[in-house]
Amino acid sequence: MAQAWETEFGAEGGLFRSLRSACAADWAAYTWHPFVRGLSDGTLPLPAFRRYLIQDYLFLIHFARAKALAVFKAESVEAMRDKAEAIRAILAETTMHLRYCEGWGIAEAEVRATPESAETVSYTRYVIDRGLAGDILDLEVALAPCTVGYGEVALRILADPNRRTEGNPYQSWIDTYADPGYQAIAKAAAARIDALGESHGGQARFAILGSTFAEAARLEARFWQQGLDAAEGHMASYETARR
Ligand SMILES: Cc1ncc(C[n+]2csc(CCO)c2C)c(N)n1
Repeated sequence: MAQAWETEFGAEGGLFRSLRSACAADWAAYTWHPFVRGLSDGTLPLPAFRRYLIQDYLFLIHFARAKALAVFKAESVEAMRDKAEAIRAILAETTMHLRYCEGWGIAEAEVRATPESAETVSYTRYVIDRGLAGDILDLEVALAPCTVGYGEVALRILADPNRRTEGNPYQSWIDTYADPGYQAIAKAAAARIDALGESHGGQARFAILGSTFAEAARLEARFWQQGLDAAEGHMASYETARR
């Protein structure tokens, strides 16, 4: 039987599912990364999560810029409005993110003073570059691993037999993405890819779109990995525990 997350996003035969299955190994390495498993069972070292949270603030800012580019690349005034609304929501999220960081003992000044890591720069600028060089489909395909991937990550955690709910320090993070409101956003992003695939020659462009999608998935995996790398002192025991 198919797992819940396999049938939840995009339509069968649609472009989103084709892109995902064309890079199945990279996709699984991203959506079931050791960082994600650590969130699920609550064993992720705190320094790993803190590092991730700080860089995620910087990520969100550039994600908003990528959505601004999507306003520019949109092909209808309705689509422009939708993207503009997404920018507003993401900018509101940056403020909430700073409060969330404070809850984890990271002062706003520290978040703001932290430079972007190589992982953050490479992922965000890659997405923006795909959008600058191409059309709205190239950009949406580069953005999809972010938006849809986090929806899938949450569903994988919910289905995880090793999941810890009682006293899991990361429950609030999990709740954010398991929330029906967020799941609807992730589904809509996959549906947009399917629709653009139909209207913009997705099959004929599959070689390039597939490489964009796979690259973004790999960059997402490296984004998690930077968290684990920051917790190296804790990692020897963490890795042993994972085996
Ligand atoms: C590295 C990284 N990748 C994806 C997300 C998820 N995300 C980023 S912006 C946004 C709003 C949806 O359009 C969502 C869900 C994240 N936070 N950090």
